[in-house]
This record gives sequence, C-alpha cells and structure tokens, in this order.
Amino acid sequence: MAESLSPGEFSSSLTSSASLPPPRTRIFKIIVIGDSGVGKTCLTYRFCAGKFPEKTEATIGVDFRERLVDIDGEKLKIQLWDTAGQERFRKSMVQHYYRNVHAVVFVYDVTNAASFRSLPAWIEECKQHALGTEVPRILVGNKCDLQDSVQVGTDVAQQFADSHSMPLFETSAKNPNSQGGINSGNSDHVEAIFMTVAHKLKSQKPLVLSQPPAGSGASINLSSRMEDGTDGSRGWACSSC
Ligand SMILES: Nc1nc2c(ncn2[C@@H]2O[C@H](COP(=O)(O)OP(=O)(O)OP(=O)(O)O)[C@@H](O)[C@H]2O)c(=O)[nH]1
Repeated sequence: MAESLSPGEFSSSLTSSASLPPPRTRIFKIIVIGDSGVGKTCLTYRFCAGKFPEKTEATIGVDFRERLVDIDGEKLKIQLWDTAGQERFRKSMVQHYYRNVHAVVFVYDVTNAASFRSLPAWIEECKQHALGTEVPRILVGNKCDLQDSVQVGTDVAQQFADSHSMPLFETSAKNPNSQGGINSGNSDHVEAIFMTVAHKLKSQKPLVLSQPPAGSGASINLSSRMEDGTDGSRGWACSSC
C-alpha cells in the first residue's frame, strides 16, 4: 500500500521545488580605458553588438554595454564599462568606474604614438584606485586596419606589455580580420580578445548576484546601452558601483 503524505508534507515538498531560485548569473565588470579617440566605444560595441558602429561621439562619463556569454556551460554576464578618454568628460565619474572592477583593458591607437605614450599615466591612475597587478589586465593596440599609418610597432608595444606583465593584442574594431602582428589568426579578433578575458575571470572571481537584494545600493544610473545580441534585459542600473 502506498504511503500517504500528510497535507503538510505534500505542500512542503511542492514549495521546496517551486521556490528554487533561478540560477545565478555571475557578473564581471571590465573597464576599458585609454586616450580619447583610440576606439574604446567601437571595440566594446563590436563585442556586444557584433558590428562596427556607424558613428560615435566622444563618451561622456561612462557608457555600459553588456553581453551574456556561455563559457563551458556557464552563462556569464560580461559588463563592459566604456570610459571617457577626455579629461573634462571623466572627472566626476572616475571614482565610480574604478569600484569593484574584475579586469582592465588598456587601449591605444597604433596610428597615434601619443596614445601609446599615455599608457603609463593610465596604469598609474589604476594603481591610485587600488587596481594593481592582481586584477587581470590586457593591452590592446587598435586600428590595425590602417596599416599605412602605423606609428607604434609591435616590438615596442610588446616590450611595454612584457614590462607590465600584460598580454598584448593588436586588432581593429573596424575590420577585426585585419589585425597584424602577434596574437593574430582568429576570424573575429575582437571577440577573441574579450572572450580571453572572460575565460580568465571565470576561473578566478567570486559570485556576484545578478539580482541584488532591494536596497543593496544601486547608486547611479548612467546611460545604459543594451546592444543587439545581449540577453535582452534593458534599463538596468549599476548595482556594483
Ligand atoms: N580605421 C579605424 N577607425 C576606428 C577604429 N576604431 C575606432 N575608429 C574610429 O576612431 C574614432 C574614435 O572612436 P571611438 O570608439 O569613439 O573612440 P573612444 O576611445 O571611445 O573615444 P572617447 O569616447 O572620446 O574616449 C571614430 O571615428 C571611429 O570610427 C578602427 O579599428 N579602425
């Protein structure tokens, strides 16, 4: 004869399965920094929307872009913080975007030697905000499609990257197949660069809830941009800044 459940037992077994929380999505915050015009907006747009933006304007403060990626069966939310390169557009925001950072992408323009010479200042700014070598960092030389105008050779960039213990990627947000130099050969190099960072983070970083409890401190709501190809959520506020 089948065992009968008391009403209490029945409802408790139903409740426990029905109230299982949805799987948590880990969120990783990656800041993208470098001089104005090096292509930070284009690189982040290329990764999140899969294409080169038709036109861009100087970033004011910071823009968010995010994309859900699947790594070894786990969905991770990659949140790219596209920061303003122009000093006058970044001053008030700096303290926000350096908080709770999981990785840093330094960008220079291979056709603009001054943007390469600025890198030590960007690295120093990171240090001043307690972002040291323990946080994964990569160096990206952008605009490799402009091969006739290159001012920063691969050798000198590689030396710099080595001296700061960072991997170097040379690429083009405009034509990600036209990268030269090292680390080349992928069909979409920009995709590969950010996925490399995501893989690294997956094994390293602690869980961050995608749905923080109410009142846990969403402090600023900056212009958020969900590009095509994201997980579809829109209008979110920054909860980790
Ligand atoms: N040829 C070429 N042009 C690019 C590439 N990436 C960006 N650009 C152009 O460079 C200019 C600046 O690009 P942005 O992405 O706005 O630069 P940014 O670093 O975000 O600039 P700020 O917002 O001022 O910090 C734009 O005219 C882009 O079209 C690239 O890979 N190749």
